[in-house]
Amino acid sequence: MEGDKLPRVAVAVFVINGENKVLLGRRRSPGGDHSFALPGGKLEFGESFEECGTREAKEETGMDLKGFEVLTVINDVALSGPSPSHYVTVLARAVPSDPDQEPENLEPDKCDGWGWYDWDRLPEPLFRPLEVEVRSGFNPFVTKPSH
Ligand SMILES: CC(C)CCOP(=O)(O)OP(=O)(O)O
Ligand SMILES: [Mg+2]
Ligand SMILES: [Mg+2]
Ligand SMILES: [Mg+2]
Repeated sequence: MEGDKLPRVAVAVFVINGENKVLLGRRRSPGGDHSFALPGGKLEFGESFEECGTREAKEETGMDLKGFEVLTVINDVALSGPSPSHYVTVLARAVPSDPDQEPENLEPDKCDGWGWYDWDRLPEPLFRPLEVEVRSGFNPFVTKPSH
C-alpha cells in the first residue's frame, strides 16, 4: 500500500434552495479540474462535521448556512493518476440562512465560479465522487438525514 499515507476526511455540502436547485462550482484545483463539485473541503483537527461544512462553504462561496444535516458518507479512493487520493467524505445538506444571498467566488484560483443548478438538469462533467453518487440514484432533496 502507499507507505504510511492515511486517508483524509472531507465534508461536502449540498446547499439547496426550494426550487430543486443545488449550488455547484467548477473546480480548477488538482484532483478534479473543470468538473462541477459541491462546496466543501478537508476536515480540520477538532472540527465537527457541521463546523467544517459551514466553514468551507463560507470560505469558498461566502454563503451562511443553516439546517445542516449529515446525509451519507462515501469512501472516495482514487489511486490511479498523478496524485493518488483517498478521502472519507461526509455528504451533508443545508440551506442558505438568507434565501436571497447569492454565492461569490472567493477562491478564483480553485474554482471558476458558483451557480445554482436544477437537480434534474445537472451540468457536466460532475466531479467524480459526485458523479458516482448521482449515478447511484442519490438525491439530496429526498434523502433522510442519517441521524
Ligand atoms: C477532494 C475532496 C473530496 C476533498 C478535498 O476537498 P477540497 O480540495 O475542496 O479541499 P479544501 O476546500 O479544504 O481545499
Ligand atoms: Mg475549501
Ligand atoms: Mg479546507
Ligand atoms: Mg473545497
